[in-house]
Amino acid sequence: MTTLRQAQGERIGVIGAGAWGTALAQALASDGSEVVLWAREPELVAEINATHTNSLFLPSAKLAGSVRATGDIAELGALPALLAVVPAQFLGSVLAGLPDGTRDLVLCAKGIEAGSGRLMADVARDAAPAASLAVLSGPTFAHEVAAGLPTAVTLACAGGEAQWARLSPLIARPAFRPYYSDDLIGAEIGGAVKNVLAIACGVVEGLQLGQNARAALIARGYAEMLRFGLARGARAETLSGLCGLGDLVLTCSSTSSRNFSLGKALGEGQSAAEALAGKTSVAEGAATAPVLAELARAANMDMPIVEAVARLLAGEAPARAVVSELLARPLKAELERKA
Ligand SMILES: NC(=O)c1ccc[n+]([C@@H]2O[C@H](COP(=O)([O-])OP(=O)(O)OC[C@H]3O[C@@H](n4cnc5c(N)ncnc54)[C@H](O)[C@@H]3O)[C@@H](O)[C@H]2O)c1
Ligand SMILES: O=P(O)(O)OC[C@H](O)CO
Repeated sequence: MTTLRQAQGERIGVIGAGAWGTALAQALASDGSEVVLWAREPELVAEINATHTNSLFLPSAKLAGSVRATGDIAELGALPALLAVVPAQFLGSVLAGLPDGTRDLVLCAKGIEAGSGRLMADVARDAAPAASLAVLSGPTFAHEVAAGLPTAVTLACAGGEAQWARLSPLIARPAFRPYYSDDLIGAEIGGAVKNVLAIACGVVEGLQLGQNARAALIARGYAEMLRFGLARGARAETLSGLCGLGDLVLTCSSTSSRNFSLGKALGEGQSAAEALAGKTSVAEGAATAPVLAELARAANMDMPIVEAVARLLAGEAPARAVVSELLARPLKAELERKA
């Protein structure tokens, strides 16, 4: 039955039925394409197939009938292209359940693996060695994408233009517009670092420090993203694009961002444990901040905003004290000094 359906039209699968996986499945299905969506939660598989809703992770969305959910990840093994949309900390364990194969694997999580410090492409290279990797990232609130509102993303293809030629027709839709890149590292670092900076901007909101402070944080946060990215081999133009600055501006401006909302709660005096208690949704910056701060320290790199977020999340100091420490740092030149 499954084989027959796939032979008839299913060419793309989505791994992970959180808010983003569900929204991407809906965007892909918006032209009638058949999409297979793997959900970890059996009750969600049943709900999506019966009522075309996802009350757990994206209650606002009504899904097309051509989105079919499955709880068996092996079913996706025969598809030529898969989008991996589980949170960063689970990517390795989830991909381990996928039969290995020569397919396009598009990485959509925004984070760095705790413990190993690996970017998602490094995790995927180990877990799915035969796959051709790509990274999809950009300013993309899931509920807007699911509602069909216009959205643009970076689609960075390790396989260059040949892979883009395979993937772009599968992914592009009238309201969902990918832009080509071959800079996977830049696309990954933009998304991972902006989540940490969004927490910082939320703190500014929670402490009611004003719009000037928020704009300063975005600009100085971007300088940290650039510093880290360039040291890792990312291109500056990638980081100034959709997946870097574009996403940073989005997530630093709205309580629709879970990372921004987490920071706001911290600024209002909650601990990280209190702010995250009982949440089924993920704020990736909470897991990425400590490992990013550690990577920066190990490289002797100055990332004071990231460091401040990591300290705050660890409960090392209250929000107002962390901000005071940031402001008390020695004055310095705005531009990086060339070596
Ligand atoms: N939501 C958005 O607007 C959005 C947009 C762009 C990118 N992203 C990124 O997409 C990724 C997924 O986020 P989301 O918003 O879809 O998640 P979500 O917060 O909506 O849902 C949490 C997800 O985690 C999964 N999960 C929980 N425990 C797990 C485990 N032990 N093993 C495997 N999976 C587990 C759940 O099944 C669910 O799919 C994140 O990296 C996020 O940064 C999200
Ligand atoms: O809700 P957030 O903070 O995970 O942000 C969602 C997306 O990454 C925005 O592009």
